[in-house]
Amino acid sequence: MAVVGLSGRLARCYCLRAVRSLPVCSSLRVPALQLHVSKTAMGASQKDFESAVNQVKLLKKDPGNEVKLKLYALYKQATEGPCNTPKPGLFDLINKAKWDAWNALGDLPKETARQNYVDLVSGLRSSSDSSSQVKPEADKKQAGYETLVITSEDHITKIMLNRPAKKNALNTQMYQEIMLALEAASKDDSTITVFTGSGDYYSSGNDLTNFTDIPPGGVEEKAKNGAILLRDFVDCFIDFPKPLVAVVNGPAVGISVTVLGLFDLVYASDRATFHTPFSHLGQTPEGCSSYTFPKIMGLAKAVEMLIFGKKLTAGEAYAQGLVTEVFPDSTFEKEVWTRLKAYSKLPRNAMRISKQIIRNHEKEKLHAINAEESSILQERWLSDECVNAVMNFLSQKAKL
Ligand SMILES: CCCCC/C=C/C(=O)SCCNC(=O)CCNC(=O)[C@H](O)C(C)(C)COP(=O)(O)OP(=O)(O)OC[C@H]1O[C@@H](n2cnc3c(N)ncnc32)[C@H](O)[C@@H]1OP(=O)(O)O
Repeated sequence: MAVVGLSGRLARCYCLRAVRSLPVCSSLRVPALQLHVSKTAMGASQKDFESAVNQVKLLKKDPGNEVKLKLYALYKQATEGPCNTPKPGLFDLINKAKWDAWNALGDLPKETARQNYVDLVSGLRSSSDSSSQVKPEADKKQAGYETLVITSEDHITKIMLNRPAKKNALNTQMYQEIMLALEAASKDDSTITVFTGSGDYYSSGNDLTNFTDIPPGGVEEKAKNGAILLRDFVDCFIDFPKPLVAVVNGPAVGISVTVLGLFDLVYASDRATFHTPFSHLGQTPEGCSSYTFPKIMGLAKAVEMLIFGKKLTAGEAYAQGLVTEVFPDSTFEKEVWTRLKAYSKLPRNAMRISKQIIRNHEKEKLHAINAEESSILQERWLSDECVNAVMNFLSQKAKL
């Protein structure tokens, strides 16, 4: 994510922004914070905490003022320790409510505050997921997603990228909704999960406007959060337990191509293309493609895609092993869905266990590769090469 300072300040994290939007009302009570001392002396890991901070943005419903104050106070205690700022003035109601919530934590250790933050978020997530869970056999579009259309029928959960006006570019919300959708699909009663795109594109990859808003923590914090989001996003594909199918209905760019190495089937229309223009963008491979692409297509072909940005036709991608089968566009949807409906009737446990046998011995390696690719990109996003490439795109000077 090239970090370009094109716009003003944003709250440091969701809980800050949410608390800032608290209504100015003197009746706002600062809750007596009943905190359990974490069972494990160590408390949640930093990664769990950072993941929880990201997950707060996934909450589908407003948790209410009291919870938002609790989140704010625990976040500050976990990151800065006991309240260390002067008490706001009497009429500065919002900042006074925040100060009181933080101050109420006293000398609570950072590790305990971190653990309590993680516990609170996980409780909020499960209540928000259960309230928005749509029964899989409902055979209907699932509610609660803005950038995706999720349907479940014939034992197939279909996740359709739904930003056709932007060529299904993945904005931050879409990354987060895809993680939610994969988590739900892993638990529903479908046997296979399918990704496809709406409109004429499968996906044009990372939304280059994602990173034009710089938080108060500056460009470094932005890059760090982006690396955490990328790592969590790709981890979801590495760990997905059911057969995962890509129905590539049109051109695919960037991360929508690289994660295909983690799919079990890739069916492509003959109008699809596969483009990973990382060097053009001053960036580097992600989605474990630095490992999976050389393994799938050989080093030379992988280098031509990942370093030199060669765009493949569907036929070339098939010849190189990235695509399982190519279909004429005129009959693509009909042929592919007929086949998938037949596959979805196969015994679900046998398919799930077979996938485990095939994939499990490389899982740890893939997680390590994902972590490495994400940390390298964290630096690349701060580079002039990356910033200039994104500025060129945003100023409509250059397209791929
Ligand atoms: C968690 C962080 C992970 C980071 C790792 C991921 C890396 C990547 O994915 S790198 C690849 C990033 N993607 C791109 O660089 C593609 C940029 N887009 C283009 O070059 C072109 O849009 C195109 C070749 C994909 C399509 O060109 P064309 O058919 O001429 O259509 P338009 O350019 O007019 O697009 C319509 C509309 O959509 C907007 N848009 C398209 N792609 C993106 C994108 N990736 N990010 C942001 N916006 C995109 C485009 O700007 C147009 O918008 P309007 O002008 O408002 O209509």
